[in-house]
Amino acid sequence: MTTNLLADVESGTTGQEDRPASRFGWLRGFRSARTLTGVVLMVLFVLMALLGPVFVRTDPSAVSDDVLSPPSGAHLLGTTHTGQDVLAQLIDGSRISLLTGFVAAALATVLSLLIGLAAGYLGGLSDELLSLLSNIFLVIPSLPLVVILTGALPEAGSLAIIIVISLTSWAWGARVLRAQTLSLRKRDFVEAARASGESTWRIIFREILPNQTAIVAATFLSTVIGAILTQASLAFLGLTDVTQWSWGGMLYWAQNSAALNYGAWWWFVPPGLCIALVGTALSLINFGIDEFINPRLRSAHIATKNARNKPMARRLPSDEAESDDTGASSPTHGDVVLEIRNLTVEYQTGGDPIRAVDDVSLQLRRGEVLGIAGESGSGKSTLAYAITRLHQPPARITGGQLLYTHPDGSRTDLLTLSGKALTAFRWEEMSIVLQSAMNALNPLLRIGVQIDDALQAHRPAMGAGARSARVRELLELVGIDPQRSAAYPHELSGGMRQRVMIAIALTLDPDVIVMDEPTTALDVVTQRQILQRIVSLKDRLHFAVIFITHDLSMLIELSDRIAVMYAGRVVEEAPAKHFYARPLHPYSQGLLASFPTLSGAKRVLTGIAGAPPDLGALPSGCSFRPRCPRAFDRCPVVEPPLLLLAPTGGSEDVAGRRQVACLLYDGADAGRSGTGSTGIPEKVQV
Ligand SMILES: Nc1ncnc2c1ncn2[C@@H]1O[C@H](COP(=O)(O)OP(=O)(O)OP(=O)(O)O)[C@@H](O)[C@H]1O
Repeated sequence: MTTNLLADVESGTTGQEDRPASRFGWLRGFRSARTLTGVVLMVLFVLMALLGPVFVRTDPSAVSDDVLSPPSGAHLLGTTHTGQDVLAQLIDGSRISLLTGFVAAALATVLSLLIGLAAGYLGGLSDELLSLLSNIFLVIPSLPLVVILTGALPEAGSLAIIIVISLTSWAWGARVLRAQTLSLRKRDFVEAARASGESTWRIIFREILPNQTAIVAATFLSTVIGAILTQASLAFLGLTDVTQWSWGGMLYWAQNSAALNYGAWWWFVPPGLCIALVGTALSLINFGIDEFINPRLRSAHIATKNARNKPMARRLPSDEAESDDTGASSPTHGDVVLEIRNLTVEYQTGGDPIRAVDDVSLQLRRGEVLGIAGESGSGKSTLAYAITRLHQPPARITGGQLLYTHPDGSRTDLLTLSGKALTAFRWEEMSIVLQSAMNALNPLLRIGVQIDDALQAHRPAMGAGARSARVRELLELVGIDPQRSAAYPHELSGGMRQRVMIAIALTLDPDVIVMDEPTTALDVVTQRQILQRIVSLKDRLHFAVIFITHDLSMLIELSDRIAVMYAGRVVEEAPAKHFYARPLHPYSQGLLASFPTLSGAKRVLTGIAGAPPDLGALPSGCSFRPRCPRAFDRCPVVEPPLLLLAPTGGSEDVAGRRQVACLLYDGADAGRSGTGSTGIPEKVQV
């Protein structure tokens, strides 16, 4: 059964989403009759080893004239050929057998953990070297190796045997833990912990390891079985000190004294049965763990049932109540806080690099929401990750600048930051809300603890009391009863989980929050609540938001300005209301006609013909041209630049400017003042 679990782990099918709901949730597997049987058996064996000598005071090595006598009142399990008491030997032998099994398994598990976690999380050369080491140990046949090693140490005591067994049995566990770590390290909650500045070892031991407790327990128990069997085999072969009683040692003496020939079954059956029963007990316990953490084996969703029985969260306070604030606006409100200048991001995947973000320039002002829309694959997430510098290879920023303006007016190019400076910048000045809250929250940590983690990482001097007060304040800010800080993510609704993510993003009062599809997984009603919450928090706390979604109608409700991306490029940028009133780019028009509005008059939904282009083989000229209903002869030839149209009403306010990358607007009027009141060249009728 452990093999089931371990094989599933290696193939990545244990279903992270179905993991036990809390760090020790897998202990609930112990409710099954099978597992309980295993636990009771194991407890009996441990009691036998610990307390047996108190009740059976006979010396296991004392000889007597009562040889080879079957079980009787005087000798409950009979005697050996020298009149020694079999029960006394069995009890005494249980100590060495169990001690060897558990200590060797503990040492092997520690080795597996260190090597598996380090290889899986650190990756690169460390992974290659550590994986090579475990593969070498895996292919060495362990029993012959143990036989050789113990043969080379004829005087070796139990400690040497334990060390030899642990050294030969860590590799399989390390391999399993490495595979699981590899999958966990890409999970959003680990990314989020990394982004919030937690150290590598803290991430390994606090975020990754607790998610593997069930696997560690399963690895440990199966190693105990293996170690007990190995010790018994070595003793049976006479490779250990046979004057020290163990179950294997009893079998050695029974075999050498021809107990089978004399029909003295009471001599060899009890130790054999004990080994088999301990193996069975540990296997039953392992099965319980396996059954609980493997969704395919789990019959009853105990955790789900419990979660359903939990009291509901209190209703959210109304957003009107929230917006009742000082209303004071920051003195720098409206100034550019982040300027993305000619940013280019490429994926280096072997052949020609794929340019997922191509020469993008955008400005974000303090206190505004800049919406970024586009179909799947248009480069929105790549842009979000690049802005927050959370992009991972094969993504690489190959050009541009990310200019952040501090409140004192000084500017920093974020692309020049690295190491601690980057970690300090992220979350302090700019945070991110990721797509799926269930993935971005560690399922095994209470939500209060997860908010506290960011505080601990960035405010090491802050006392526990102050941190706890801040956690409560943040939960209240996002409309969650602070009493729920002890809840686990699975005990909250999808909307509440996403609000927890927003609370985490707000922990350090950043100036900018990047939100990458934060409402995609939610139903429309919850989406609306989250959007209202974001707007009210923004008005209250004056942060700026880059909000990324493919849902243009949502952006129009939420954003001050909208940028539309197609094939990695910005093809239109405009104030939201102007954009809604009159989208210029044919792609924007199609996109707008693809979604129903969240409110307002119904529109006919037409969509966009065709599919987004392959970024590795873009068409010549305008990349939207093959899908464009208004393409004309210049479109395949000329790549349209992003044209700056004159601001609305001739105003010089850049917040009111419009830009579009379409040859339809490539007239002499573009970029000049004197256009119509919409800011669109008058000759253009859209
Ligand atoms: N890991 C990767 N390796 C290679 N190319 C990638 C990788 N991730 C993304 N890309 C390329 O970058 C393009 C943009 O991807 P990105 O995820 O940024 O788009 P998106 O607009 O956010 O889409 P979605 O809404 O589906 O998340 C993809 O079409 C793909 O060609």
